[in-house]
Amino acid sequence: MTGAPFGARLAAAMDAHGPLCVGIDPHSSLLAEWGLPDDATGVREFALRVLEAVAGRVAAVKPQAAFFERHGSAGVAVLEEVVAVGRQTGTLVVVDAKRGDIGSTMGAYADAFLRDGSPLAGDALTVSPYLGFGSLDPAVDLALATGRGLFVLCLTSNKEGHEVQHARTPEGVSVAATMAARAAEINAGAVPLGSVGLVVGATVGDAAVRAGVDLTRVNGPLLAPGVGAQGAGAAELSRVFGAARHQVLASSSRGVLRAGPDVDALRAAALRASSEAAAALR
Ligand SMILES: O=c1ccn([C@@H]2O[C@H](COP(=O)(O)O)[C@@H](O)[C@H]2O)c(=O)[nH]1
Repeated sequence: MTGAPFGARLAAAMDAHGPLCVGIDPHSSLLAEWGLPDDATGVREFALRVLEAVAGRVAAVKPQAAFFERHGSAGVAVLEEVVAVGRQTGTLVVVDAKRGDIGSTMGAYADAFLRDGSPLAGDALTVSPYLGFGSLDPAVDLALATGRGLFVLCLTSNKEGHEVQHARTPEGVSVAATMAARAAEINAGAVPLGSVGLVVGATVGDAAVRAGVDLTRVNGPLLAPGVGAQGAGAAELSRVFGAARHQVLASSSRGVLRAGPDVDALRAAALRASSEAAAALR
């Protein structure tokens, strides 16, 4: 058990540090720009440097599992270390692994990423509901039991997402709205925020309106990737989230990471992005 529920811990972290999550995405191109080798030792140096720059200064960090996994078991060991160091600093760690599978296998993913004592368990995990929201039940149950959180893909920041997320059920409800409604049911009554959040890209324009998703009813955090390198900024954050803006955790990876490898420069870039997000979402 990690103490208070994730939704409450995230709300407190955003009050204290602003609504920014810094993505830890050690792309091979960034490793090269930082003068680091494209192997697990380079990824370790990169990730620990980001933590040194931003831990205790932003609400959350989000290691992207893919960039660790591409280096095999040595990379996964680095991800474990990053999760541990991040959590020791008190900065919330959202593991962006986007897991999703049939329920019986989802139970194993939940064990890996959400069980107390698991080396890959941060404070929250991104999950994909596109095998049906109910397939996530083992993750929902374990997250709530251990004080962790989930971010369920709803309206993703990429241009292809609408093929699935805007599709309509026979009743005429969009898939995205169905996912949002299921998260809202779980979060009902939670104060200040529930622990089952949604991923809604800062790049999606009026997609929530078109898909009939009422973000204000989710009563959970909204992780908003797409800030920085994907082109979204303050104007997009205010436009996309409107009345739901107080629930938003804006996320930027390359937009901050390109300021490296200097720790002070990274920190300054993160603080600038955090202030801009705070002003947009005030
Ligand atoms: O809809 C989504 C869901 C997740 N992501 C992830 O966020 C970061 C974005 O990186 P940038 O460098 O800031 O573009 C990356 O890890 C994605 O996998 C997303 O972009 N969109």
